[in-house]
This record gives sequence, C-alpha cells and structure tokens, in this order.
Amino acid sequence: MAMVELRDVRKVYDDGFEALRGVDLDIEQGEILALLGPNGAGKTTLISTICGLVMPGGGSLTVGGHDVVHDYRAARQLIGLVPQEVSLEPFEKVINTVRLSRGLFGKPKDDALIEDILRRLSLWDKRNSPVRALSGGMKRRVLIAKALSHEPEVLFLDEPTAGVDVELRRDMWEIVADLKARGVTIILTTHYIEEAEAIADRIGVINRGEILLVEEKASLMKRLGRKELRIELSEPVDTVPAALADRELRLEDDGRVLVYDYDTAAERTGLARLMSELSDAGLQVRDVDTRKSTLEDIFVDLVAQQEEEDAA
Ligand SMILES: Nc1ncnc2c1ncn2[C@@H]1O[C@H](COP(=O)(O)OP(=O)(O)OP(=O)(O)O)[C@@H](O)[C@H]1O
Repeated sequence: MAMVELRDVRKVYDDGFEALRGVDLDIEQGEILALLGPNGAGKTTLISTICGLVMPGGGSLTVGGHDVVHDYRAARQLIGLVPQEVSLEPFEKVINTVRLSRGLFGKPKDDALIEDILRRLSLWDKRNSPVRALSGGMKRRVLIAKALSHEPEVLFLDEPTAGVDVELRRDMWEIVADLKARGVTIILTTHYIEEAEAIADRIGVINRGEILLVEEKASLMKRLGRKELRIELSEPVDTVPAALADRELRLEDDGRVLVYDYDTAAERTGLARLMSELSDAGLQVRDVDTRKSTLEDIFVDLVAQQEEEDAA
C-alpha cells in the first residue's frame, strides 16, 4: 500500500467551483513528489484535502492506511504541513513555538529532538528570539521546524520557496534532501519547474483540478533529452527530397526550414551523415540552430491540450 492514496477525489467549493475533478494519486514511502501547476490549478486544495483541512466532496484518501475523513486523528499524526502563508505567533520565542506545536499533537516533551530540528534548520542561534524579529526566510524555517516537531512521516510543503531569494531556495532544497535521507515522504507544490527538476523523484502536473501527468523525473528527463535541429535552407523547397525520405524530416516556415528530431543521448545522432545527404540532394544550408525541449514545453503542451479537450 502506498503511503498516500487518493482515489477519485473531488471537491466542489460552496460557490459551486469545482476545484478537484477526480484525482487519483499514489505516493510511495520515502519519495519526493513535486506537484507542478499554474495559479488556481488546485494544488493547495489538494494538499489541504489530504491534510484534512478541506472536506473532500467525494472519493477516498488514506495516509499510512488511515482514512483521512473517518480516521482523521491517526492520519493527521503522520502528517506535517508547511503552509504557504506564514502564520506564526509573533511574540513567542522560536523554541517555544516549536515546542508548542509538538505539544498540540499530544507528544511528550523532547528537548533533544527540538534542539536537533532547530540545529538542522540553522535556527538554534535564534532559538530565544521572538518570531517577529526574524527575517522572512527564517520565518519559513520556523514553519518547517513546527511541521517537523511531532516527527511526521509525510511532509507537505505548499510552495516552500515562493518569493524567496536564490540562496534560501537552495537551502530549502538541501533541507528537503536531508529529510528524504531520513525516510520522510515529501510532497511539495511549486510553480517553479526548475525546483521540480532539482529535487523531485516524481513530478505531477495538475491543472484545473485534474492530474494531467505523474511520471518519474528520470523518464521525463529522457523525453526531454530530445533535441531539434533546425536547418535553414538558402532556397525554400516544396517537399522534402525523396533521397531524405527515411529521415522523417519536417518542413516548416514555407519550406525554408527542415526540422530533424534526434536523441542527444543516442550513440549516433546521424547529424554528420544528414549534412552530407543534404548536400548530395543539392540543398544549400544557410544556417543551423538547435532547440532542446524542456520540462516547460511539456508542461505548456499538456495544459494547452487539456484546454483544447475542455473546449471540445
Ligand atoms: N474556499 C474557497 N471557495 C471557493 N473557491 C475556492 C476556495 N479556495 C480555493 N478556491 C478556488 O479553487 C481553485 C484552486 O485553488 P488552489 O488554491 O487550490 O490553487 P493553487 O493551485 O494552490 O493555486 P496557487 O498556485 O495560486 O496557490 C481556485 O480557482 C480558487 O479560486
């Protein structure tokens, strides 16, 4: 059984807005899943539903085998949530606010554990500062410390690096990697494709309340390993010359550009031979250019495809 299991999860808000439209998702123990999606895609709704903060309108959700609705307390014990918005007690000392979070889960006092968490998050030196005296980045770390205080097995991070500087973003990625090494299952939402690329084991794309794709990052990256060679001809042609028919070239730009797709990881890309075949066919090359598909292209294609399907 997966650590987190969602089956046909639906959510319609009171105003009739359909925020989740039948989500199926399995998240395995110890993995990092990045949920990527544009504003309003349903990422926060999805996380909040798994964490029991938003009631699902249908379907089933379990965490560690516990039903999130019917066995809420047991499921919630396993979950740490780092919310998108900073919501902290401003006058409380850092260490107390983290201790308090642990207490709220009914866990016994454990100063050694709290010290370990604060040290890992580089907050130990600030432990006696009131929260309001911390920088925005430090406050985010306190949110993580609070979420870890009751030793959750599954950690949800809702846009952990929205609006933070590059340095803090990299720190966050390290913190996430360290948690994974400790066996924590991590689900994070993000707008940043490079963030998903940097830290996720699997990447899910969500738009308009639907999961459009969930795939191992490695296999996604393989698909991204394809490159396009764009060959600009001195004179436009009407058709691809017969001698080049086997090459599966595409003609674009009113016959001015020949496009050749190839795999950058392949032993032989066939580029050198292609160039000599072009010259044998009497085609003069004016310029060449290459283009690599990115996760962003895949993402944009998926979203556009869904919009077409919705419109149909
Ligand atoms: N309480 C609510 N009542 C009505 N509609 C809501 C409510 N909460 C969220 N929505 C709507 O549901 C949709 C999904 O919102 P959600 O916050 O889950 O998206 P998101 O993917 O997290 O977006 P963002 O990246 O902007 O945080 C949005 O259109 C939002 O306006």
